[in-house]
Amino acid sequence: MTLLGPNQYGKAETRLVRVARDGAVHHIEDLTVSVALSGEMAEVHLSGSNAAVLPTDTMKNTVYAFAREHGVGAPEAFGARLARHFVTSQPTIHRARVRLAVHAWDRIATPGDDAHSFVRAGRETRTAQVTFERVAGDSWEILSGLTGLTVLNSTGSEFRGYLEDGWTTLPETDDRILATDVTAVWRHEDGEPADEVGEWDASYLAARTHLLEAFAGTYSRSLQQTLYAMGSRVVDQLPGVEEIRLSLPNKHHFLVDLAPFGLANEPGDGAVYQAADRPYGLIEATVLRDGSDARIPADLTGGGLR
Ligand SMILES: O=c1[nH]c(=O)c2[nH]c(=O)[nH]c2[nH]1
Repeated sequence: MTLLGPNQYGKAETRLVRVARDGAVHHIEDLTVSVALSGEMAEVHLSGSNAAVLPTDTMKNTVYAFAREHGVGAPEAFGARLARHFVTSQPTIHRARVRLAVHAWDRIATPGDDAHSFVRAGRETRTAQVTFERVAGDSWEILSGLTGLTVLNSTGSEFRGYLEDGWTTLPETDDRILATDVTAVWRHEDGEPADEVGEWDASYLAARTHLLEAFAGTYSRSLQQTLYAMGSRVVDQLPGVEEIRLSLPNKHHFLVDLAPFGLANEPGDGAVYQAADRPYGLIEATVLRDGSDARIPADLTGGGLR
């Protein structure tokens, strides 16, 4: 005897590029959009009837058609438009989750008035996830985030006073490099999402700036302490943000032992480090507004929103 458990289906990673032309000046929007729907899906699994199923191919078409008809704009607003559409247009669909990743392009400066050349901007990616559910009333969950934001402090970081057992060899340090690739996801307060692209963009840029300023401005006794400073800065400064989850790999930089060559190599001017890519410490936590629930799933920052 078996039962169907929780399920969802959809079109994953639709790649969408939209080019707006303002005369010779072009603007590019480049996103990856994943749609996951759920609702009255027992029959398709149990008897094979597709009567309640909106094809995933249709979801892909809808993403492209909405981009053509209404534009894209902020990922939160585009995701909300799509999520609302799937749930309100099909009685068998009760819940839609739309994940979006925005791939940034910078302009290549060219002589003359033409502006249609771009260079992909690093690995930093803005992300969003919008979930709209219509069961007993409407419920929205809007998550914003970023991944691949690589930052480094060349001093102002120490790590000492930790537990030691028979396996501990790490020397204490009061001056080290602190570097990480920030993955962050923050949740907005409940309620109908704003359609206002400018509001989402301003809120995103403010969160990003607070993360960077807190990273740079915190004298760090551990990456855990830095994480908390970054997260609490965002929650303190953005009134509509209820929680933020951060995943911070500790990109270790080890002072190279150059004593065999008669060279001192201490923290200070001219110090030489080995940038190790793995293994890495992985520091993860949620920072919450007092009175809020921790709802951002842990696996979302572990590579989920991409
Ligand atoms: O900031 C750090 N936190 C740790 O928990 C840790 N553990 C370790 O070996 N180095 C570091 N650094």
